[in-house]
This record gives sequence, C-alpha cells and structure tokens, in this order.
Amino acid sequence: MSGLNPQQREAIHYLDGPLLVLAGAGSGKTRVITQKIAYLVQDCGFQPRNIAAITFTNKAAKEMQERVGKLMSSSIANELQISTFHSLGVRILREEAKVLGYKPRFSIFDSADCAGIIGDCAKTVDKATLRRLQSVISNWKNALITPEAARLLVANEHEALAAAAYLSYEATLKAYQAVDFDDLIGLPVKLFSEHPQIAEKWQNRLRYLLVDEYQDTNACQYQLLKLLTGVRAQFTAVGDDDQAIYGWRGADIDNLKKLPNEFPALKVIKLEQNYRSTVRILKAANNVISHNEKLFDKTLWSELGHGDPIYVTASKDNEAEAESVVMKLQAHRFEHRGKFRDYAILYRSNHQARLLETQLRNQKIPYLLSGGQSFFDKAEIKDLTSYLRLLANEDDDPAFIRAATTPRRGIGAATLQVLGQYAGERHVSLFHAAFEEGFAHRVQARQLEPLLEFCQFINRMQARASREPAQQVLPDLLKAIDYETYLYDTEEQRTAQSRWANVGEFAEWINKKGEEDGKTLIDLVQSIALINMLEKQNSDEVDAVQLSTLHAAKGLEYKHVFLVGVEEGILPHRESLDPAKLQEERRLMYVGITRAQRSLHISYCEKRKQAREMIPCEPSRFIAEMGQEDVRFSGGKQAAIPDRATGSARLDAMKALLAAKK
Ligand SMILES: Nc1ncnc2c1ncn2[C@@H]1O[C@H](COP(=O)(O)OP(=O)(O)OP(=O)(O)O)[C@@H](O)[C@H]1O
Ligand SMILES: [Mg+2]
Repeated sequence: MSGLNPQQREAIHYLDGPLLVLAGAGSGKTRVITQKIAYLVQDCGFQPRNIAAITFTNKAAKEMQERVGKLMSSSIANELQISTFHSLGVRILREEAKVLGYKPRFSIFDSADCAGIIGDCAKTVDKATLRRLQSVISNWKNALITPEAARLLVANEHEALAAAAYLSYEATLKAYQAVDFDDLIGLPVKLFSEHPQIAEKWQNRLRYLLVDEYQDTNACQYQLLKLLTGVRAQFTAVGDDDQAIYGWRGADIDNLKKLPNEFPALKVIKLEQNYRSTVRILKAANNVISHNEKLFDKTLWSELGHGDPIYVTASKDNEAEAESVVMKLQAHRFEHRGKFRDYAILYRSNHQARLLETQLRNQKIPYLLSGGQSFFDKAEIKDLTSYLRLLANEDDDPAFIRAATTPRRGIGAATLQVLGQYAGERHVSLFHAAFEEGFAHRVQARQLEPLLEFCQFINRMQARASREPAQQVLPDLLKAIDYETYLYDTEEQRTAQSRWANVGEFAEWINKKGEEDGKTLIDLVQSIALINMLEKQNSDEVDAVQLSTLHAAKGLEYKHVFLVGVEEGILPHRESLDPAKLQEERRLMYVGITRAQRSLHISYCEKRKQAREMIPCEPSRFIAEMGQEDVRFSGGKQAAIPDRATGSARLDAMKALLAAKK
C-alpha cells in the first residue's frame, strides 16, 4: 500500500457499503481498483473467485489482470473474474441458458450479422436506414424496452418501422439460438429479475464488485450491477463524469447522478492528485473542460513539474499534416532517445488513420492500429468463423449460409431458398431442415446431395471439435474445405497471398489461445465474437507507435501524444454541434489531452481533402479553450488562435491577423 495517497488508501480500505470514487483523469482510480482487489484477497480473506472486476474493454481487463498478477501470485490472480460487462454476461448466460430457453452453446451475433437480420425483417437493404433502425432497436434494448412496449412508444414513421422489425428480429434471433451484444446484458437482467433465486446464487458467488469507467455504463448495465450486488450492495465504482464519451451508444451519465439517491448509504471519495501529466498538460485539460456544465466539483493538481509547452501546429492540408506529425515524432524520439511505444497518435474518426499509416510505412516506423476495422471483420476470417460458429451451434443460420456457400460446393441459391422456406414453415433451423424428408421431396437429388454431404461434414467436425484441442482441429478443417485453393481461385495472387497470411495469423491465435487455456475450438468461438466487438488484441510488448481513436484510448496513457485533425467539423464533429452533444465532444477532447504524460502535440489543417475536393477548415474551438499561456503555435498563417468563445471564428481570426500586423 506504500506510495498511495490517503484518499486512495481510504477508498481501498472502505468495505462498509457501496463506494463511489469520483475523480478526474490520471488520479489513480484504476490503480485503486487493482490495489483493492489485492487488499480483498490478501488482507480480508476474500476468495479470488468471489471478486468480480468490470472494465470497459477486453484489453483493459487483460491489463488489469496483469497488474493484479504482479501484486499477488498469478495462479490466484487467474481465479479472479476480471472482464467486461459483456463477457460477464456471457458467463452468466452460458450457465443459465436453459432457463431462458437457450442452449448453452448459443451464438453471439456481431453488429453486421444483426444488421442483416434487421434488413430481412424490415425488408430494406438501404444502409443508412438499416443503421438507423439498428440504433433505435439497440437503444430500446438498452433501456429494457420490450418489442411490445416499443410499439406503444413510437413517435414517428421511422420508429414504427423499427418497432415492427424489432418483434421479428427478436423472434429470428431466438430461432437461430443467437443473441446480440445488447442481449449479453439484457438477458441476465431479465433472468435475475424473473428468478430471484438465480440472482441470489450469483450474488453469493460474486461477493464484491469493482467497476472501472463507471460514467459510461448504460441503463441496462446499471440494472445488472444492481441485481448482482443485491441488498448487500458491496461494490466500488470509479469514474469521472468529465470522461463520459459513449452517450452516442446509450451510455447515460444519469447512472452516476442517481447513484447517491438509489444507494443512500453510498460513500463518495474524491481523488485530487494527478500522477500522470505535467502541470501544463493538466492545466490545458482543466481549461477545456471548464467550458462544460459542471456536475460535480473536482480539482486536479500535479507534482510532475511544469513540463514542455503544448505544441499546436497548423498544416496546409491533411496530407501535409500526416507528414509533419510523423516527422515531428521521429525528431522528438531521436532527441529524447525514446521508444516508439512511448508515442500515440490519436484522432476522432477511424478514416483519419489512413494517411498516417501511409506516412509511417514510408518512414518504416512500426505502428499498431487499434479501434479500427477489426482483424476479425475481414472476409476470410469471417468465412472461417462461420464454420466455427456452426460447429458450436448448428442452428446459427447466417453462419450456415456463409459456410455452405464458401467455398462453393454445388449448393446453389435456389436450393437454399427452398430450404429457407421449408425451415420457416417448420420452425426449425436450416441445418435441421436439410435432414427432413419433407424437404427432400421439394428438391432434386442433385440439389440434395451436396447439401447433405455438407451437413454430415459439419456433424463429423462437431464431434471432434468438442473433444479435441483447438490446435488439432482447425488445420484439418482448413484442409478439408481446401480454403487456400479457394482463395487463389477467386482472388488475385497478391490479395490471395495476404488473405492466406491472415488465415495463418488466425490459426496461430487459435493455437496460442488453445494452448494457454487448454480450450477446445468450440470454447474459443465464443471469445471471438467478443473480441470482435471492441478491439483486436494488440500485443503490448512490441515497440510500436500506437494509432488509436480517442474513444479507444480511454483509460490508457502514453508519454507523448499527438492529437491530429483538431478542427471544427471533426472535433467537435459536424454532427455533434447541438449543446448536449458538443459537451460530449469536449469531454472527448479532455480524454485526448489527459492521455499525455510528458508532451502533447496538437495539429489541425487549413484545408482538408474530402471526396476529391479541398475544403477549408478552421481550428477547433477547443484549441482556443486550452488558453494561450502554455501553448506554442507554429505553421499556418495565424500567429495565435483567437478566443472563439464569442463571435464567429472567421471574424476573430481576421482580427487576430490584423492585430498581429499592427
Ligand atoms: N499514489 C500514486 N503514486 C504514484 N503513481 C500513481 C499513484 N496512483 C496512481 N499512479 C499512477 O498514475 C497513473 C494514472 O493512474 P490511473 O490510470 O489509475 O488513473 P485513472 O484515474 O484511472 O485515469 P483515467 O481517468 O484516465 O482512467 C498511472 O501510471 C498510475 O500507476
Ligand atoms: Mg482509469
């Protein structure tokens, strides 16, 4: 416990009831959680399996597991339940599936699978409509609104369409023995609410709960937390209202506000010392966030010295920006004899990574991309996981269709259509329908044959996959479907090569996971869907520059941070300019600034290429909000960024220019 400040120590030792640690960035909230886990086990006699810690990403869970592992023996640390809300949900559902009418090996559908089903239900393929329908349905599910209730709530035509699709969407998922990500939280909530004795069983099992990044929980996660902690309410939640950045995904900061009301015994501890950043970085962050409405009073100070000024650089366009950032990073690294992994380049949206990647590759700088298109979303990986999903759950119809037709094996669209219709009439899965006599009568022998052959192949592999370790089964599966030949037959040589290399990487990942945990292929299928959801696993040991969206960088820290594209329209995002959303954008900027430990470099463009057109850009209002005292401007026409709090930006920029000329 040495090296902790008195407030941290108090938070760690407090066990008399529910506790909320509310504090700004870098104040050691996550550190309180890891230390408290060690304290519970080593000093208070808690069994590790009775402690559950909930983090925001799988990566954060892994990191916490490692940190705790250093505080106690790793065999004990491995018994702890450190996971995301979603993986905890999976654990509960696997065990209790039967009560909900699911088999333990239900499938977990990712967002693309679900979009396909919603499209079928709503009879639309229009991407924008689909996205909106999906988000409306997801919001309902996160607010625990049933399809029946949603029908009564509809306020416009669009919601009416969503409500209609919602009902058949849920029925379809159930028929496929599949759940979506929202169900991973929603179904345990339903289960615990309807079966108090099951809730009690889990309350006795998870006797102490710790939740990191509490400000970004949604209504459903909050309910789960309440149901899991029960009347004992033994939990520690840590969070920072100024870092709530997932409102767009249904997270609700009200969960933080209502905690004191719903748990009258709640104790609140505030932490004020920041151990991460220099005074100047902290000041810039505090200045920016002071433009938001204040929910809770917080102050943050640092003893880490004044540090470097914050550098703000203007570039003529986004290509020049990428080039300049990479050059500056190189120069800075040489000067400070740093490692690549000390550097992160952060941006608002995924597409901003492309030019940076090109520059980094040109300069032969190793980098890791996180929060981008996941490895597991690549076509070849989805092909293979469709087989694996089918092995785990033969009722998974989308996986059935993909696997049955990739590679082509003489099962045509016409056959599948008849099969689909027949299965629909009989209320069985495609897989089961294929074996029924009624179906055999509807197709010709040459149609039936390849289909049955495929189903029997799946049956044979299924038997092996649940018995043998993963690393034995996957290579045989690849050989049996001759996937390599398929790739070279259907793709250009170079594409095929790179796709086949990805397959190799996937096989290696399966092997490693299989060996580490002694898991069968079927056990592993489940974790794939979860990784899919939030991030590809990055190896932290490699010396590489981190490229990440601001959202994915939450909770992390880097010695040196480059924050790029800090422009009006990007950060804040052009679609988030109404007052409430603007505050969330500002929090995103706050999260970005506070990732930096030693130096912070901000850049923006004067023009940006968008759809082949050069669009003039303006520096983000958040740059002005940092204050000017600790900021050094370079490049561009402007000597300094005007205060944008009043008047239009252009006007202010002109005034500043004129003032500079005088
Ligand atoms: N008492 C302490 N003494 C020295 N270093 C500390 C102390 N507490 C935390 N730290 C260090 O400060 C840094 C920030 O801590 P931590 O990540 O726990 O903060 P946080 O509040 O969770 O930040 P965020 O809001 O960004 O998630 C870490 O490097 C951590 O090891
Ligand atoms: Mg943290």
